[in-house]
Amino acid sequence: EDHQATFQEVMKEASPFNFLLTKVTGIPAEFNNKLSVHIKDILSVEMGELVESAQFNFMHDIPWLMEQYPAEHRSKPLLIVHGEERQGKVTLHEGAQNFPNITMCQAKLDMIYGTHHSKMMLLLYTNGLRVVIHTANLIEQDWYQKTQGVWISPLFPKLDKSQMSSDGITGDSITHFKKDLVEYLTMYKSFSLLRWKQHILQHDFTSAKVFLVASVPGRHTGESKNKWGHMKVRKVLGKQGPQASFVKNWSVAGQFSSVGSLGADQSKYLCGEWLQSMLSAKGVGTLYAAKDVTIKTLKLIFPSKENVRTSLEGYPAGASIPYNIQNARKQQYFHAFLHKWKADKRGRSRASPHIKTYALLSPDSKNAAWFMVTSANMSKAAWGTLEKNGNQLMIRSYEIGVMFLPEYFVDGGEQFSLVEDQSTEATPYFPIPWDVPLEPYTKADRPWVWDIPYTDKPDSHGNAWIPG
Ligand SMILES: O=C(O)c1ccc(Nc2c(-c3ccccc3O)nc3ccccn23)cc1C(=O)O
Repeated sequence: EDHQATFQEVMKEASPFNFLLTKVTGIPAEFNNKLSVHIKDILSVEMGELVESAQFNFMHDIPWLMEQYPAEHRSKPLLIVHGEERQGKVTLHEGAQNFPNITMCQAKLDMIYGTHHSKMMLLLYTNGLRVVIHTANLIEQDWYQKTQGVWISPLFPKLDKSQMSSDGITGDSITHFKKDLVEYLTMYKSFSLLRWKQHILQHDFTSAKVFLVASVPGRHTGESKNKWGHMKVRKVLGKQGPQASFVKNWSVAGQFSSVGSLGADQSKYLCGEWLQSMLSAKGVGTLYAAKDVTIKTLKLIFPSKENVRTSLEGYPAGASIPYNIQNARKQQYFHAFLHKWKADKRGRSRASPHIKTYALLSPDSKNAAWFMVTSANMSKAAWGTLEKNGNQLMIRSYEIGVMFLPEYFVDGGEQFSLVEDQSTEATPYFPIPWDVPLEPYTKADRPWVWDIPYTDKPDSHGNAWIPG
């Protein structure tokens, strides 16, 4: 349909998962009318009358961001939560100096090479509070021609005083989303976030059906070891995930836009640690021995050089896919698991992916036992790495995402259907961004690497790629 769907229509259609993609300039209108939003839609007065907001991100173009708020909201208090230091911090503050309503919060980055990667909006309205967890930087190019993911919470109404309790958390959901979000904010140890912690405590989060999966920098031990990163995933799946017997031969799909150094061979981190968490389930033994993992068990989706070259942006899309040749050379085994970016169903095969998503897929790829959208790429810095004989989880960056488990959306639900016309009441359709079945790299395909030149074939704008 070519009519411009109103935001209310989009949100109605998005229920109950509220998982949308950002609008893409240059694709047929129908693909921007279906489960798609622009930042101006998220910040629009249709969402509620804003009192104040907070914008957590890695990159903020403040003048551009202010333009995305409706005029009547541009004077409302805005907290910018960032990880900039030194010159980056100076530049950021310069962008904010003309806006008296802006307060800055610098997230402490105690672990070297860490980033403040979390992308989240906290929106306080006169009639409630909304949380938006997404994957796009607050810069124009991230909302122009890329595939980005957005989870928009239901409107959480204010608790009335009688429901408030002095200790503990009232108004939480069975997924403990509120408690986990409060704990995440507490880890910043920031006065300006104390205010937002209070706002959250005063609202009713019982309608939150997703699990929070977040990372905070540090060396986490004891109970805290399972609160963050891939160990949070291991805990949630082990206690509330699918039955192990049900997902015996299912595969983990990982889709991301950057890759860190994963180690000399797959059995150490990728399959020995990270995958073991993603394959966790209720009951015993879905864990595969790391050495037995094949492309059947682990399917990774990462843009190929051709994906970037033929994308709407051309090679410049690769400036947001910082996989360096030094790491690529060291982990050729990783490339055996790779699949192309393909999203014909959503009209986004040429909209370079900046979204990060993970799922557990049935052998025929027609169903998923869980789905996750997050800021976390495929890196130790983001997901954490076990140390001290597995007693400590070391994480370098702040990350945040949400996980969808079927039984929290449908009583007794065991799986989502990924094929719209094969969905049922018991197996609801989940709008994943990429096409299934996944398409493996051909022998000729290479993963996109951002710091080597490509002069053999011009991109969609007729240009070569010659990095700095
Ligand atoms: O989401 C993503 O895929 C993503 C991945 C990596 C990333 N880091 C990053 C950093 C950097 C700076 C400091 C310390 C570590 C770093 O990695 N420098 C650049 C420069 C260009 C693009 C990305 N850069 C940022 C994002 C993001 O868009 O948030």
